Amino acid sequence: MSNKTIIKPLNAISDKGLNLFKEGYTIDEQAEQPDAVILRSYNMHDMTFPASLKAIGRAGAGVNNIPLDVCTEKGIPVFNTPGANANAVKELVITSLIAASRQMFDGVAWAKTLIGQGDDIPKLVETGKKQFVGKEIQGKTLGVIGLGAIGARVANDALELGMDVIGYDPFISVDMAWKLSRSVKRVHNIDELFKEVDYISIHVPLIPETKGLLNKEAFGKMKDNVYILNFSRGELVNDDDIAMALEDGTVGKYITDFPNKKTLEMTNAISIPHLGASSEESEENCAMMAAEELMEYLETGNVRNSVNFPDASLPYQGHPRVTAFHQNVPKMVSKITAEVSDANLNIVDMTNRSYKDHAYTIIDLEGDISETDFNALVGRLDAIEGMITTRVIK
Ligand SMILES: NC(=O)c1ccc[n+]([C@@H]2O[C@H](COP(=O)([O-])OP(=O)(O)OC[C@H]3O[C@@H](n4cnc5c(N)ncnc54)[C@H](O)[C@@H]3O)[C@@H](O)[C@H]2O)c1
Ligand SMILES: O=C(O)CC[C@@H](O)C(=O)O
Repeated sequence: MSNKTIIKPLNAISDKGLNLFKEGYTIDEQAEQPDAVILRSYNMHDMTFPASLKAIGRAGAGVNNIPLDVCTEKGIPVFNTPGANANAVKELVITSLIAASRQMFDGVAWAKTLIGQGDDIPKLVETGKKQFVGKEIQGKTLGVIGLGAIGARVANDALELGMDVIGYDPFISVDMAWKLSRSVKRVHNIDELFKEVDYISIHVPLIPETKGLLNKEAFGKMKDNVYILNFSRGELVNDDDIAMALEDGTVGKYITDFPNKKTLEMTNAISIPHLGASSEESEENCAMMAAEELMEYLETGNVRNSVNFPDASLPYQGHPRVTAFHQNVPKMVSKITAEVSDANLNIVDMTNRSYKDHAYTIIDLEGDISETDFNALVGRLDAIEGMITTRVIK
């Protein structure tokens, strides 16, 4: 039997990423017992996790397609690729903002209806174009909800295009706060944004707290004829409420990257088939970043850009290594080191990092350790109350 590490792609993943898995790896779309999976929007919620699964690499930002609680319970880290597709999404948001504002989507669709009108077409265009008079975005106000990798870029570029920008993000990271232009007016109450803006672009993750964030109550606080852009997730917007708001003119246009049976039938909704991250550059960036994160974890146990494990790394210098994912409760580190010491093993280096209710410990050990001694140590560590998974890397 092959000892290769099996990577199973669950979606089409750019070759630039898959080709990074070289010696020691096999890419197998049909694998039943993969060591790791790499995916884009594949829905893992209904999937039975194979016992072999050690890590999940999401080539993208949103992780609502992955059951994070199950992964954490099983000690499986989920990696994503922060910022790797942000430019692609930002470009499509800015494109759509201008195109929708200038009635381009409707105008282009109407022009197609002139097929068959022969030489009359130029004249029909000149008389018909008055239906599609739009508005320039310069001098208008854009509200950006969520100032992360995408939202901050959208906000900064909208300023460059002559817009006023109001941003709302109660959890903005220090890094993003530095990157955000000082000309973006930040508000601490989302209602202040709702009442001031002509356009809203939403860039938050889909989590229970944000589901249906844009609903009837929110639309009631907005200016009439506001344009809403949703390149984040369909469920952030209540479909029935926005259908009514589009009917009564509170919302002028709804531009969504997440069409469904309701949005496709809404008047004044523009449905884009989830193209936000679909650029060659973004697909390559995401696939490469996810592949690198997976390889680093599988080969060294180091954790970078996980959404359910703490970031943790020790330079890998070839020492036998043990990693442990466990509950973040008092005395865990002392219990782990006591077991190592009782097994007559010597620690060369170690780190312990926590994230919410869980923690991750990496221990480098001295000398050559026999299979039997390693198995004995792992047995001891697994027996500690609160231990979830242990791995040996040598
Ligand atoms: N259309 C696409 O193809 C596409 C591509 C990439 C990402 N996305 C979606 O866009 C989302 C954002 O991506 P990103 O790369 O900017 O992520 P990010 O993590 O860099 O930014 C998300 C921001 O939302 C903020 N936030 C969280 N809860 C909030 C709340 N209740 N109110 C206001 N702000 C809140 C966070 O503080 C963070 O700054 C992803 O979660 C994903 O769902 C879609
Ligand atoms: O992989 C994709 O095509 C879309 C990814 C995007 O929705 C994301 O959340 O990063």
